[in-house]
Amino acid sequence: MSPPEKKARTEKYKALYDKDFPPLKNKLIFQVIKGEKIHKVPVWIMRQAGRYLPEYRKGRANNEFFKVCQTPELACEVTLQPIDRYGDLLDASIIFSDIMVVPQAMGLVCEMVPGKGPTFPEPIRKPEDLKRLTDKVNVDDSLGYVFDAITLTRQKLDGRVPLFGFSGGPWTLMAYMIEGSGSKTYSKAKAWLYNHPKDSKVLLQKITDVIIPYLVGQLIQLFESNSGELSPQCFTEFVMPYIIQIVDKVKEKTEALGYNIPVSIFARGSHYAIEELSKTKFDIIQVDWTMDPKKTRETAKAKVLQGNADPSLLYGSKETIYQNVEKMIEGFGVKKYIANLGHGMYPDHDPEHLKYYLEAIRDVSSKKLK
Ligand SMILES: O=C(O)CCc1c2[nH]c(c1CC(=O)O)Cc1[nH]c(c(CC(=O)O)c1CCC(=O)O)Cc1[nH]c(c(CC(=O)O)c1CCC(=O)O)Cc1[nH]c(c(CC(=O)O)c1CCC(=O)O)C2
Repeated sequence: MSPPEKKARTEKYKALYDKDFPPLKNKLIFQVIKGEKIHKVPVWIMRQAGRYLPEYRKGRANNEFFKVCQTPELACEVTLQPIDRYGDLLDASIIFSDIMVVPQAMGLVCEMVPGKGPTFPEPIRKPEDLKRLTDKVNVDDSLGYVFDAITLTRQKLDGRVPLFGFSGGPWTLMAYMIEGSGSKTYSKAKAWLYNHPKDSKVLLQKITDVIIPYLVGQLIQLFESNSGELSPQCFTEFVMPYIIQIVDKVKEKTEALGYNIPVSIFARGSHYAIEELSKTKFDIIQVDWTMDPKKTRETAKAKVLQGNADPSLLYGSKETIYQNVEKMIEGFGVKKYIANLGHGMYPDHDPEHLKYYLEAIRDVSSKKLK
């Protein structure tokens, strides 16, 4: 975006920033975190906006993926699609964006290649390549379009549900920046942890320093999607110190402004870390579908847990979905629990089957809460 375009954007959204946000009508997630009485378990879904929705595919046909992310009107329109479609079956929205916007802000080119996903034509390969990263990222300048999209979406939501902001975690972003795309083994990125531990920490800190001022929203989720690739020792050394910095600083910053923003962590695949994570300031722990709800609840008794059905459950019939939701809610319990899937929606999911899942959560949990 050229400087005149940036200035025009800022002018265009100034009035929106100055206007009060509509009061929230659905506070279920906040009530769960405070331990207040609820009438049903709240639910939202990772990747609830996206390719499985025909309305998204129609709009996306004319617009490149990152153009949608970078154009607040388009990002807002797509974010609202599942909220408009499923109405009060959903209890939160999540801003339409991607974790790759942070590496882009740090000066790396990342393109969405059809059939391949996010791709970095010139990834970081050697420690000397760290010099190619922007020295001090001005987050307002480089990621202001996400802030504009969040502001516009909060106005357009009109308080129907709260809005999640999100970021990839430092290790997950480092892994993509080194691999240049998704990978089966993440061996190039993991080789860095063993061969260049000091440089790895320099990179992880640089990413952390961008994430902290970037994370805004009424709720926040940090995705350490690649953490399950790591040994428990590497998780303790290369993930924990950075995600703790993020949650502590985001809390400190927002509390100073008079807000209490719940922060959720998704350390996908890191079963061994649940107990350690339950001792941090994260308010919510997202759980993937390979973890048993009852055992996870026993490990993290006091924490709000979120999750966790296998996304493939949505290929099942209405009855199968209902029966699995019954078991999931039995395991987690109806208190300190936010329903979600164990990972995001798949492009070939039938939107009608997501509706069965959301209805089952409403029906099963509201009966138990009566
Ligand atoms: O619903 C919303 O409003 C936000 C949806 C969202 C998108 N990306 C992410 C989110 C947040 C969420 O999950 O709710 C976050 C995200 N992007 C990537 C990852 C890492 C990963 O998948 O390993 C994450 C964290 C969450 C997670 O673990 O899933 C990286 C990524 N981004 C895209 C792809 C390709 C793909 O086909 O999905 C990948 C994976 C790369 C790899 O490892 O191979 C592109 C992408 N991001 C979003 C969409 C929309 C959608 O899901 O349909 C897409 C597809 C782009 C398209 O239209 O072609 C949105």
